[in-house]
Amino acid sequence: MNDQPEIHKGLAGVPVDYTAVSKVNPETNSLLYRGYPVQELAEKCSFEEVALLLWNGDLPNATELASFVAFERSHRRLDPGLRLVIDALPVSAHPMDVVRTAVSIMGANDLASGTVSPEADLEKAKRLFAALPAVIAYDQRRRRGEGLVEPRDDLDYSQNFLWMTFGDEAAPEVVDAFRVSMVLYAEHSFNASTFTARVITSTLADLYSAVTGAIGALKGPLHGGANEAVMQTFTEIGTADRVVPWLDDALANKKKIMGFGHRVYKNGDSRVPTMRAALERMIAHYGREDMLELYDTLEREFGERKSIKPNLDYPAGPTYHLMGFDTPTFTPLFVASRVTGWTAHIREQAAANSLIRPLSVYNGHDERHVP
Ligand SMILES: CC(=O)SCCNC(=O)CCNC(=O)[C@H](O)C(C)(C)COP(=O)(O)OP(=O)(O)OC[C@H]1O[C@@H](n2cnc3c(N)ncnc32)[C@H](O)[C@@H]1OP(=O)(O)O
Ligand SMILES: O=C([O-])CC(=O)C(=O)O
Repeated sequence: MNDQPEIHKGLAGVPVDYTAVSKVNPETNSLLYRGYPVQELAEKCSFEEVALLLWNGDLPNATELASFVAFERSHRRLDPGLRLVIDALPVSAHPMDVVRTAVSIMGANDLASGTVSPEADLEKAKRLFAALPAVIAYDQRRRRGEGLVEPRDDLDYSQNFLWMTFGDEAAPEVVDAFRVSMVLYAEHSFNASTFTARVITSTLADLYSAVTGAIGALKGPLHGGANEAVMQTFTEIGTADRVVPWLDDALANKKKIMGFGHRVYKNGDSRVPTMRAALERMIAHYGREDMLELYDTLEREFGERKSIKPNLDYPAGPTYHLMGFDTPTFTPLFVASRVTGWTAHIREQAAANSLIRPLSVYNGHDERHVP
């Protein structure tokens, strides 16, 4: 058995390709998008600028940005045919199933779906970027028995997303915290959903197929689904004084504490301080200091027991809750952001493609024969 190749379960620690889209550095707890620290982008850039940076490799100039902003504003409206499809889906379906289906439908309806070229893929990426907020906002509204809110061309991406979801203009602090979350969620190298998108792209399948698959990978609670799971944990615990018995019980039952731990960062997630600061601003805005107490107590008590630090989903979950999003909508919000990173990787994979097809080591039956 000594001549067996070494298996790296979950591809842990295995570099599989180059990327120029982002650099995750666990040693320095840093994250660069195309060379720019994510904290600087979150402080100084709109989400629209960050999307262009991820796709094009450089920050846009004023003309490029204005042109993309105009494009995004003119492609925001929920397509009536797509609305009918969404309405036909049961509200028992998870919102991630709805957004996954919506992307699949958009692909089926796009006459250029099968055209794979850098230009065609960029166009599709921009269309998805512009169209997804209306899908996500409408899906939350229909579940609440509320009607569609038409987009407004005088609002930026984040303002309009909140407008279409809640039907009123969000306070500037809320818009800013939402923008920060979009920037921080946008890209993170070869995470499971991005890798899924790259695997699908490597077969020369179209961009919509790759994004649809990526949404499926993001849904799971070990990845994007953790932002919802964090809120379920908070709801289950209730108040800070109940953290210790809840945690003792969870750990005794070998439960994973959602929103903690990371495959790459072992000493804290580079994005957490920026997202936590945004959460703190929301806590002050909504007067919910009780939530910060619960947040800090769980982080401290779990840290004392296991030395495992929060990941981005930990502050993002309660932030979205305070803004008024229903918990099952949290991971679709991650989709709206990560579609930028996925599509940047899809274009990178397509530009220097090699079919992704690793090896396995067979450990089943020896050869046998049908009697
Ligand atoms: C945006 C994102 O996708 S960030 C990730 C979001 N996911 C979550 O928050 C889900 C909870 N976290 C986890 O499940 C894990 O930390 C992962 C999947 C993110 C990373 O996992 P891996 O790198 O594979 O580490 P692995 O799961 O092997 O954990 C190593 C050890 O730490 C423990 N551990 C890691 N995370 C946690 C956690 N959140 N709660 C309890 N224990 C944990 C494991 O049980 C394991 O312990 P053991 O060695 O005694 O068996
Ligand atoms: O990098 C990962 O494995 C998960 C993650 O944090 C992300 O996708 O943002």
